[in-house]
Amino acid sequence: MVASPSLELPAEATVAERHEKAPAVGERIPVHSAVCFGCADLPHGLRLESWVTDDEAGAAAISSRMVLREEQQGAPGLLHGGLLTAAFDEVLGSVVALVTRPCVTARLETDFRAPMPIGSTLWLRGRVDGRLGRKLYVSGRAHLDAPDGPVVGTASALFLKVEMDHFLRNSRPEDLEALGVPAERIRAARA
Ligand SMILES: CCCCCCCCCCCCCC(=O)SCCNC(=O)CCNC(=O)[C@H](O)C(C)(C)COP(=O)(O)OP(=O)(O)OC[C@H]1O[C@@H](n2cnc3c(N)ncnc32)[C@H](O)[C@@H]1OP(=O)(O)O
Repeated sequence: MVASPSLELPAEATVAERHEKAPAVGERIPVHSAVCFGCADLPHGLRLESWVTDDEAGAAAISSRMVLREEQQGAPGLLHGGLLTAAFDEVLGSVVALVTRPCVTARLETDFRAPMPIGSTLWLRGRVDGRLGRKLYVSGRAHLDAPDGPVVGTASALFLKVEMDHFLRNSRPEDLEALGVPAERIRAARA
């Protein structure tokens, strides 16, 4: 098995502030795509809602909310663990996007600290702990039923800044064209 490099914040990493054009503290973070499993208002989606929050050190930070629904069970009456990881992917991806775009998840670790009953609400937080070149080191926490409720999960992740070509080469051409990307541009990226 290939060992993954560490998620530990390197000493040379710098504070990652919000981009000047990013939403301000208190503002809602817009849905980033109408088909996103994490943030769009889809029947089968997580339907996370997120807001920009303040951070003592001036780093990019957000708060998010997710109501746990019947169809999200793993063990009876409890949230499927993979959905907490998916929720962290969305929250941490959204906080990274306040700093720079586009980025993709390279590595994401979740610690499951307590069961999450269906019908409760998760309050999640995400913060960009530092940046070093293309690498953005982020962390998150999930609280049960209140923004300062018991911690039920924590996460650490590494996101990498990529070029638009990443999507031009890898997304389905029909989805890119539906977004208005010209077919020649897609062909050129794949040549
Ligand atoms: C026009 C089109 C519209 C598009 C709309 C946009 C919407 C956007 C919506 C976006 C929502 C999207 C959100 C989602 O849903 S993202 C969905 C899930 N993520 C992915 O699909 C990403 C898949 N992976 C890749 O594409 C590549 O592996 C990436 C791009 C991540 C790296 O491949 P690349 O060739 O670029 O990089 P590199 O291999 O030279 O490595 C560079 C450095 O990084 C370090 N490293 C790498 N991997 C790991 C790891 N696992 N752990 C720790 N470290 C790792 C590596 O050691 C090296 O370090 P160093 O040696 O430099 O120190």
